Amino acid sequence: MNRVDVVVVGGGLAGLAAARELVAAGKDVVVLEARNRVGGRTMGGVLSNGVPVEMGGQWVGPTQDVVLELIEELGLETFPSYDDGDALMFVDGQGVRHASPTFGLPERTAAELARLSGLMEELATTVSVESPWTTKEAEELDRQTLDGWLTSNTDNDLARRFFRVLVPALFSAEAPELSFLHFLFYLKSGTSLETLLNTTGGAQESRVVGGTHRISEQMAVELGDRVRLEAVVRTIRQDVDGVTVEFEGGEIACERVVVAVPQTLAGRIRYVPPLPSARDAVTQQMPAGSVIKFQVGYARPFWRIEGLNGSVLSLDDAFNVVLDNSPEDGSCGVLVGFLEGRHARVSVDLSPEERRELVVSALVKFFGPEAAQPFDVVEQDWNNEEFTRGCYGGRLGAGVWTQYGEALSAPVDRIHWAGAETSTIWNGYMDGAVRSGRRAASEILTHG
Ligand SMILES: Cc1cc2nc3c(=O)[nH]c(=O)nc-3n(C[C@H](O)[C@H](O)[C@H](O)COP(=O)(O)OP(=O)(O)OC[C@H]3O[C@@H](n4cnc5c(N)ncnc54)[C@H](O)[C@@H]3O)c2cc1C
Repeated sequence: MNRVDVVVVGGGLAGLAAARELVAAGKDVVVLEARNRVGGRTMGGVLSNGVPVEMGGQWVGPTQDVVLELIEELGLETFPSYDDGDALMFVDGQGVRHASPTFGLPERTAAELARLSGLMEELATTVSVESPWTTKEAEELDRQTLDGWLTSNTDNDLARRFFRVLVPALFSAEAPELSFLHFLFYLKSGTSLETLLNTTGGAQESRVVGGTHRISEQMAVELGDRVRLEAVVRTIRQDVDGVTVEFEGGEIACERVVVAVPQTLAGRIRYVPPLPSARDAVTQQMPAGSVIKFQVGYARPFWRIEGLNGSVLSLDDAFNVVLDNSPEDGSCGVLVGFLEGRHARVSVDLSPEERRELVVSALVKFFGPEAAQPFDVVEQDWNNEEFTRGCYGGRLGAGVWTQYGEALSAPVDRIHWAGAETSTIWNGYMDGAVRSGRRAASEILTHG
């Protein structure tokens, strides 16, 4: 049997970042990746005119310093997302153009949203991102769902509806599915609500030339034949002498292992001896959200001529979040949008043609008749992916942080945990994935 220092399970950003650090420190490493490609939740797609589009994670922005530095180090480039002009808000059948943080909502609702966001930000400052369960008032914050908190803290229906659309846009899950503590943790982990939501100055500020999957591909090129594709890990056995990782096609012995897969999938691996019950519970209690992502290609970015930046938020429609995703040179128009949370769950039962009709008719409503003639519509349903099983990432429901949080990234003897969901900074994002891989690598390196 082969023997190496470290086996990394999962060739997404977290696993590859861990492997890269370990190799740089002189360790003998193998990465076992289940798919026939690296990159996991980042994935390249292409429209019928040859323009590359991102089918998974795509934007990077300020304070995501680690992934931004990595992109540069790997010789890749970023370009700004298109953000010139007005955005659109649809509510109760009315479309409103706006260029303000009030989202074009009526003054009273806008003031209420500002009050609620302020309260959330204030509470988020009290959260410990390193150990949310130690936050003052952790029990109280974790006892409530985000939806429960909204219900208790505002009687403004429109403000509640706004957040009930915004939350799936951030988590691909619904407000009742999230612990309020988890929501506050996520705000602080991603700097602030404003940073999470904004294009310019926020998490949607920039894109990677050619697509974000290139970050993983570049790391895999560096790692060479240390990366093995189509190697589905099934069992991890450990004892005092070391670890044996069994995968479809073989087994490898090692000193330590990094498991860098989404939590629910980590729970589908067999561990011998079994994981401590709290660590296993984490794999059961951190489900991913639901999202189907669409890239819709047009001959030209016609909305720009009208002075629109392509951003839409609709409180009325299933396809309710849209942004301009045209190539940097504007040689064609691309709109990216999502079916998220319950809308994604319902839409999986439609045929691809019916989903296309749903998406295109929403775009016609938002942008007018020219939107009826896309030259291509591509979609990616992340829940149907065997080695992802939902996106954008894992979330914690009420009571989970305070009961099981400590087990999320604490090593279990020779097993170390990575993945975007284990990061304290930019949890759930590409930046967080890279940080988590580096953290797992440094845990191993401190053991010598
Ligand atoms: C539609 C969508 C939009 C997003 N938008 C953004 C965005 O704009 N900005 C942003 O920063 N983030 C975004 N994200 C989130 C971001 O893509 C993820 O946080 C990040 O890519 C996760 O990386 P990871 O390495 O932790 O996990 P993954 O990418 O899930 O990697 C895990 C790897 O493990 C492999 N694997 C699973 N099981 C096994 C097994 N048993 N054996 C071997 N290998 C296994 C998988 O195939 C996969 O390659 C988005 C995600 C999606 C899906």
